[in-house]
Amino acid sequence: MSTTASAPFERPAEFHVYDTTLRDGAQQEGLRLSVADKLQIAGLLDELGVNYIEGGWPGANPNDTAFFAAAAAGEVTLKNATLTAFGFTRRVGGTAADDPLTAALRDSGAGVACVVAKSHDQHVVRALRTTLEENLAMITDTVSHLVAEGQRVFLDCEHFFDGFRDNKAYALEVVRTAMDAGAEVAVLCDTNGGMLPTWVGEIVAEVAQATDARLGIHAHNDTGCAVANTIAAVDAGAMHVQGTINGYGERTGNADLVPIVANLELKYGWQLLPAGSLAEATRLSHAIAEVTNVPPSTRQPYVGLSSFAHKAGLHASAIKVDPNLYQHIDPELVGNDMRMLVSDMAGRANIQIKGSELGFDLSDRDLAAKITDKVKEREADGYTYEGADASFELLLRAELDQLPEYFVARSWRVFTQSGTDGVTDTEATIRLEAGGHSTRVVGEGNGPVNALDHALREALLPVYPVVDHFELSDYRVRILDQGHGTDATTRVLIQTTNGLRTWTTVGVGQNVIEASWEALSQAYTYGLLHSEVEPAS
Ligand SMILES: CC(=O)SCCNC(=O)CCNC(=O)[C@H](O)C(C)(C)COP(=O)(O)OP(=O)(O)OC[C@H]1O[C@@H](n2cnc3c(N)ncnc32)[C@H](O)[C@@H]1OP(=O)(O)O
Ligand SMILES: CC(=O)C(=O)O
Repeated sequence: MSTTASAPFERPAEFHVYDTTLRDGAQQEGLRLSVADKLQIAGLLDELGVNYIEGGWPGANPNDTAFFAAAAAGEVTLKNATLTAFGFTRRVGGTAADDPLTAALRDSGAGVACVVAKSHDQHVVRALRTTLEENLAMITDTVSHLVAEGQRVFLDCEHFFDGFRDNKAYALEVVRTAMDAGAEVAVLCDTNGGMLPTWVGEIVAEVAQATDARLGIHAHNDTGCAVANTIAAVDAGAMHVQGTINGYGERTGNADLVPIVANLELKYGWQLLPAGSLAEATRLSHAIAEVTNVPPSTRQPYVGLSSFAHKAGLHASAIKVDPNLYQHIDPELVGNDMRMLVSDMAGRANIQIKGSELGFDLSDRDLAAKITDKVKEREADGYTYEGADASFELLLRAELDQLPEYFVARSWRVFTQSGTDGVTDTEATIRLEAGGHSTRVVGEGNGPVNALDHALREALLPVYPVVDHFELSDYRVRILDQGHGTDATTRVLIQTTNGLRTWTTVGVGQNVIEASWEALSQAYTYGLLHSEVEPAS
């Protein structure tokens, strides 16, 4: 673990954490944010404590224009952040004062305008189809107009790194022109995301030497180096970092802002967010993922579900001595948790730690070894416990002779019939004993698992009314021995919720309904166990 401060130099007196989730993040394929989504995310970003929130591009589309109007009308209150509006330099041959998109920036109500300008000579000539001089005039005119109108301005230098390699003098001229016109920061953009950290470091250092500009960095992740490139730029003198939550963005995304900030706070020892905010990062990153409706990657640095999950037996045995032996930071610093996984890669230590998390004393080496062997044996048969904690607890309790018997299923049968009207009906019949009574219940459903679920619920309700709150929230089937066709072994994972707790159980069988029944009956058993219901005798 290396949470100690080891910055190569002091934190710059002024440092900006600039979030562009609502603008560049929204350029991600498949991501669509309504005005209400944007307002909600802006509130969450402000809670994280970033300094600037780029809200979008006013005037470019009705949604972004409406977002700035709503923000100006007080529909979101920012305590920490300054709202920033994004736009480009005035059109070729026009004037900033008469340019409708410059007007939209100016009238957006945002305290800061972030203006994107071409800084690669080839883009000026080929994409903008104008002269290098006119591009500089567009920068001067736009920046000075907005500054004169009372707005602070940052300049995003588009394609800066590629431009610097192609025509260094011109790229530097763009930076100087922006500064002379009154821009506060020249943000060097790796627009195509093709840079590597050493290249970024060298170029940022050269720009810092050649100009007196305050520099920022905006990196895309096409080489998988966006966060590293950002840190390299900071090491070379950048005092402004741009990124998005969860790395959303065009193509492969932008630099993920949380690891950038966490690295600078926890590795360099720089305070960037308000005290205590970093410990909210996991919650806020997941809350934003809820709004974007993009499932968060479990392997995201710092905030992922798996960021501090330990599967290998060797890791667990050392973690038993000290968790920090296999963790680079204390997960609590970013609001995350250590998790112990149980699988065929487990050793005794995984089982002991997991058991103790569940409240069981497995310090007896032989007992822990016996349960470890059982887990490995079951995993070899196709079960998986790392994603089915509830089934692991039931296995553990069975081995410890601590599994209450809530019901005994004597038999079940499923019958599916397709009618001439094209409607398929499914009926499940279950015979079971619970609370000293034998019952036979028929359930109907739109498929075999649904019918079995209805039948089991009906059979248990008179004895255990609490099952009325159980609801199947997810059902996943996986073929284990691919190539076997329809006689392959299948694994079924069922997720159940009672509104307060969610649990996952696993079943395995050559018959998918048999596997489903196993997972389903375990789901009810686990739910009853944790509803603190006594088994009816
Ligand atoms: C690197 C980045 O991610 S920057 C952010 C990119 N984001 C977006 O493009 C999303 C929002 N964009 C839009 O809604 C539209 O593109 C608009 C409203 C900005 C412009 O739309 P249109 O007027 O229809 O133009 P279109 O998108 O086809 O082309 C862009 C025009 O801007 C010009 N342009 C490009 N960059 C700049 C710049 N920095 N300054 C001024 N003009 C520019 C182009 O040369 C082109 O000019 P043309 O109309 O004479 O051909
Ligand atoms: C400005 C911007 O988004 C880019 O250059 O990538």
